[in-house]
Amino acid sequence: MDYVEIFCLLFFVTFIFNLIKRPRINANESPLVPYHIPFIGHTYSFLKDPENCLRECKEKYGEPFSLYIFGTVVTFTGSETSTEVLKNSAIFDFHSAVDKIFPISSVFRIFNKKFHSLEFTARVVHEEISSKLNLYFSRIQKEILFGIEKYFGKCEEPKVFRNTSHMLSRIIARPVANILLGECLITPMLSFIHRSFHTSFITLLFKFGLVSIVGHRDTFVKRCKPIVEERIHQRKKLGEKYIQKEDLLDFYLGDPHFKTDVVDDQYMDELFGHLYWLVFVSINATTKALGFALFDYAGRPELWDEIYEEQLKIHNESNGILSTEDVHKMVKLDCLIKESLRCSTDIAALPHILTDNSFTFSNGATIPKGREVYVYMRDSAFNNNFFGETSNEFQPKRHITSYPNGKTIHLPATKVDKSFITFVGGKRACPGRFFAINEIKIALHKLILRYKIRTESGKVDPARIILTLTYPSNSGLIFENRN
Ligand code: HEM
Repeated sequence: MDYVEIFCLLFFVTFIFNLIKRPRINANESPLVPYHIPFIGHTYSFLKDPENCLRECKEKYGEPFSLYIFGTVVTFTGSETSTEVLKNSAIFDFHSAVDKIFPISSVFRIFNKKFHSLEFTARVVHEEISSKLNLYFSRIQKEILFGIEKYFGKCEEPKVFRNTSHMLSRIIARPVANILLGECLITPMLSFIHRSFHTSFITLLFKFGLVSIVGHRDTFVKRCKPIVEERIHQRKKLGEKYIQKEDLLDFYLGDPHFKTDVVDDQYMDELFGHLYWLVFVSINATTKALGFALFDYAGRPELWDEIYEEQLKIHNESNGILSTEDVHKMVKLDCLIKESLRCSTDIAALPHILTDNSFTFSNGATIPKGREVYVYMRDSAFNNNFFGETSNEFQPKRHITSYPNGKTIHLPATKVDKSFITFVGGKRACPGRFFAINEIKIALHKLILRYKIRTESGKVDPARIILTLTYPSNSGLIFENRN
């Protein structure tokens, strides 16, 4: 065969393959944005600059719109249609979509062979952590102060800290470890919270593999098994007179799904799987939010005085020991955190797969069964309909509305609505958001009281963007003692 024949054959095969692979879009379906290169579709332009790619598509084709990425049609919802996906969790499956990118649930099923229920976990977080914050408050503060001392310490001279995410994740992890396992087991708990936990579970798995998680399981079993055995023994001995300890481990030991007389390896695996999943969902996102808020504060001198004065006032009124009411009074700090969450929103996230035969959006666009749907989150976060002409500006005060009669209404960071979907909303709203926001507020309150904090660059350092996800900058923050 000469070159011409080979070329013709290749051309023919490519043509047939393209015909077979060409995505078919039904009438009424959300528009598939036209593309020029077969197979590749929008993959290159999306990966090169996802923010502009999605913005231009939304402007030109409205919402929802679909792109052909990695050989699959993916639909993106914008500010108007995202809530329709988030509200319909019965037919838009989040977990199987996440599992398709990386099989996180399968990893946990290795440990949780007997009982694996995300609804149960969400209920535990809601009822045993977020609703009992009062119970844990002094321990949360103590651990945060310990972490600040350990990682930032005395800064008599200005000290530069780079790559702060690792330090922040350790500070955030201490209260979590305390609540999950109680004060005496913090050290073993922290030893299985890897130093890279703040990146993401996916990175963690890629970097260290399942072997590393099995190693953490072994540490957990070695250190916690004697305590679990002793507590179960005490429960049996004292019966109704047993006083439940104030940590999640004791809650699990008393829960009907976990009640046992035999503490074997399988039982410890079950406990490990559940607690490790909680560690994962709580530390990663909270560290990221604290990191962003710190950079947003440190890069904006115009915010410093007002926010510091609020912290000092609350500190003096509470004699340094904060209650939930004191944290509730930190309105300016709350606005800073909420604005920071808004402005650091991922470009697109929260993948879902449609499990019903088809879905029709309120504007008439339909999508078929099996379609992957991503929420174009920035379309809500920077939308003029929600935030006016200044939607691109960082303005913490936008979360307070003042009325002519002098009344003010503050929409706190824990309040979810159509314009603020960081914690999703409705039935799916993150059950840990009250804990997360309180933890971030306490950490920032203590840091701002103790140090003058500024960015090394003297500017607001831009976020790092990996695909469509945002992460706080790795650049330097300068800490200096106030007195
Ligand atoms: C700033 C910090 C946090 C952010 C931005 C965040 C965000 C989210 C989001 C977006 C979801 C919904 C996922 C879905 O679509 O179903 C979610 C679910 C959840 N979050 Fe959070 N979260 C944070 C902190 C926490 C903390 C501290 C805890 C635990 C103490 C927690 C526990 C959970 C749980 C149990 C779920 C349900 C998990 C599931 O069903 O897959 N979150 N969170």
